[in-house]
Amino acid sequence: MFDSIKKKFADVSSKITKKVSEEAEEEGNIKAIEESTQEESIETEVPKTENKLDKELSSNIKGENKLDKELSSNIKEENEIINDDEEKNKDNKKGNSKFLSFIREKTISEKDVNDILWELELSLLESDVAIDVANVVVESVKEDLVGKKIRRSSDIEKHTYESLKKAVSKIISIDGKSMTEMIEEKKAKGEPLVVMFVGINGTGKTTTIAKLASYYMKKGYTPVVAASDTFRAGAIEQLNHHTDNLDVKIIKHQKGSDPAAVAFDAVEHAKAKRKELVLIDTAGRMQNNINLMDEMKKIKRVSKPDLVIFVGDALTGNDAVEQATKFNDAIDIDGVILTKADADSKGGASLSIGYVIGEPIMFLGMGQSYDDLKEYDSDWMLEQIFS
Ligand SMILES: Nc1nc2c(ncn2[C@@H]2O[C@H](COP(=O)(O)OP(=O)(O)OP(=O)(O)O)[C@@H](O)[C@H]2O)c(=O)[nH]1
Repeated sequence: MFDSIKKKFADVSSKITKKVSEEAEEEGNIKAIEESTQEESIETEVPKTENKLDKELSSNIKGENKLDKELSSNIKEENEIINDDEEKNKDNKKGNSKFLSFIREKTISEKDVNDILWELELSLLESDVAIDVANVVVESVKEDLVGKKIRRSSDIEKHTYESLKKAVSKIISIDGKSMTEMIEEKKAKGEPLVVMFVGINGTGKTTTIAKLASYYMKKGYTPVVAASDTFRAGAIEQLNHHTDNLDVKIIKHQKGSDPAAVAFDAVEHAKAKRKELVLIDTAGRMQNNINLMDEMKKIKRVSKPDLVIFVGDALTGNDAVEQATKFNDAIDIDGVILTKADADSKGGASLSIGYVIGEPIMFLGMGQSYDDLKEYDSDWMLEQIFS
């Protein structure tokens, strides 16, 4: 997950570091000449701790990838310069201040970062990051970096990485209650939490419902499943296969019957038997099929779900974001579950979907077995991208 975005962020940090270092060298030389003509002796200290950090960074980076190697060699060179600086530091007392001054003076300018951030924006789009999201990332990093005063290359890399992390964190941290909290709140009122799942065919809705039933049974709750996909041949049997495996109650009618009636019966069953969770499967439908969208509105009206969750396939990237937007316009989504995140090396949909529709990702599907479900955690996502 996020392999390609992770690589791009590392790439940007290294390119900005290189570019700003080069500019710093030029600008610094000029500054140093000015200073040395004004002042005969300038006291400058190279903090030893920073030198040590640079060395640590250099050794961490070593051997990762080609770009990282480039960065590593930049940093190595810089260390050599800094060691050299310690010698020059002694010289300063004799009046030679040329090198150290410019390192202190570099302010990152738009010119330093514009081209590189433009490249970043394009490569984020290639990784299926939504255009608005790519824009926000780039603008936020630019705002953070431009005007920042830096002293050495390792600082540039650190600042760039922190800016990227801050921008991504802003995008993926959409507030929302966890489903578990909601179950508890409803339980306190003696009612089940009713959750309706929507999305197009084949995204993994049925499997996700089975995973959620298993997840909450392990937490001690009793779910009931509504087979409200009465439209697709084999859908009821498919869901029934999972509920048999998990020993979960399923409410089902004949194929072709009213899906809203099935959902209603499941809610009534849960209330009567004091079950804590109702999971309503619905027929997969294209977001532009008006009749089927209307049918879905009817299921919502009749079963009055506490949560409507859009299930999208992470592998479809921008399509998943587009579908979520359409479903949200039609019936107001409260949250998202992205399936097949385990197989998604781009990560664009996971990064974008919550921000675009303004609702949180609640779970990620991480494989085909019942246990392959991960409750969404933005810190965990950040770690996947920036570790
Ligand atoms: N790798 C991986 N595969 C998944 C995941 N979730 C579901 N799948 C697979 O995706 C396929 C489709 O899943 P279903 O649950 O049948 O899809 P559906 O959305 O119910 O399909 P419809 O009933 O046509 O709407 C199955 O082969 C699942 O095993 C996941 O998180 N990771």
